[in-house]
Amino acid sequence: MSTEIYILAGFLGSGKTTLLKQLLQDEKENGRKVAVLMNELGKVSIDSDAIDEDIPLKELLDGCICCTIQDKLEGQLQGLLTLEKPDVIYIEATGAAHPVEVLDAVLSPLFANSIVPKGIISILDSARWLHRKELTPQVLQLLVEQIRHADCLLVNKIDLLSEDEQANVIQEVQSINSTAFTLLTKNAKVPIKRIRELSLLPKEKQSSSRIGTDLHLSTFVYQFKGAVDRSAFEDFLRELPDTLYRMKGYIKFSSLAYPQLFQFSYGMPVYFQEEMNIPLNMVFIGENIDWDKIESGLQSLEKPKE
Ligand SMILES: Nc1nc2c(ncn2[C@@H]2O[C@H](COP(=O)(O)OP(=O)(O)OP(=O)(O)O)[C@@H](O)[C@H]2O)c(=O)[nH]1
Repeated sequence: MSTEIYILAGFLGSGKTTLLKQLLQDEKENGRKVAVLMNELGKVSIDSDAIDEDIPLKELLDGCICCTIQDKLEGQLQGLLTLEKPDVIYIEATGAAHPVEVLDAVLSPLFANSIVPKGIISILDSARWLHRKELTPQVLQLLVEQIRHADCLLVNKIDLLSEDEQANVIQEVQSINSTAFTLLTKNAKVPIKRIRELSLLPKEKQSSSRIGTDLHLSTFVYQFKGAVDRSAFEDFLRELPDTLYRMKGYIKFSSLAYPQLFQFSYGMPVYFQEEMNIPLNMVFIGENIDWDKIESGLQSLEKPKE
C-alpha cells in the first residue's frame, strides 16, 4: 500500500491550517486513515490544537523542515509509515520553508516505494502580496518560490481585496506560474475533488514514466538492480540538464562492497559510504525533464560492458 503525501506551503498566516482542517474533515467523511506532520518555527506548537485527537500527529518543533531537521522529518515519516500505515499524510510546512526543500525532504530514497507525493499546495495571502513592497527581499523571494513551485495555488483572503485588486493578483501570480491549478479563495475554501486529482508521481514509480506535462516540478524514482561503473556514472552526471535540481539515493559502485549514499544538488555530487546493503533507490527532482531519457541513461549504466 502506498501513502499519499501532500505538502501545504505558504507564508505565516496565509491560511494553511484553515485549509488543513477542511481536508481533514473530508478525509474523515471518506473513512481514510490520515496522519499529519506539522512544524513550527517556535518551540511550542499552536496549530496542533486544531487537529482532532484521533489523528496521528507528529510535530517537528524548533526549526523548519528544510534547514535544520531534515533527518528528523525522514525519521518521523518513516515512523508514521510503518506504525500507522496511513492512507494519506499532510505536511504543513512552516511558513518560512521553501517548498522544494520540503519536497526534497519527503522524497527519501528509503521510502521511495511506499509513498505517492501528490503535490505542493501553496497558499498565498493575497493582501500580503498586494503590499509586498513592504516585505524584505528574502520574504518576497520566498513568496515567489512558493507561487512558482505550486501544483495547486490558492490565492487566499480575497475578501480583503477589491475586484480590481483580485484581477491584478491573479494576473501577477499566473505570470510566475501558469501551470498550477489556481483559485481565488476565501477561508481557503477549495473544491476538494480537484485537490485529490493532483499527482506528482505516476502510480507505477519504478517503471518507465511520463509525468504529466502540465506539472511544473516533477519527480522520478529509479531502482538500480546492481552495481554500476563509477566513471560511467560520473559521465552521466555531466550530461544532466540544468533543471535537474536534485538527486539523492543509494548507488553501488562495482569496486565497492556496499552502496554509497549519493546527494546531488546545484551540480555538486557528494558521496557517503554505507556499511550495509540498502535498496538502491535513486530519487530525482527537476523541472521539464524528459524522464524517459534519464531512465534509459540509467539503464545503459547497468548494461554489462561489451
Ligand atoms: N480575512 C480572512 N482571514 C482568513 C482567511 N483565511 C484564513 N484567515 C485567517 O487568517 C489567520 C491565519 O490562518 P491560518 O490558517 O492559521 O494560517 P497558517 O498559514 O496556518 O498560519 P501559520 O501557522 O502562522 O503558518 C486566521 O485567523 C484565519 O482565520 C480569509 O480568506 N480571509
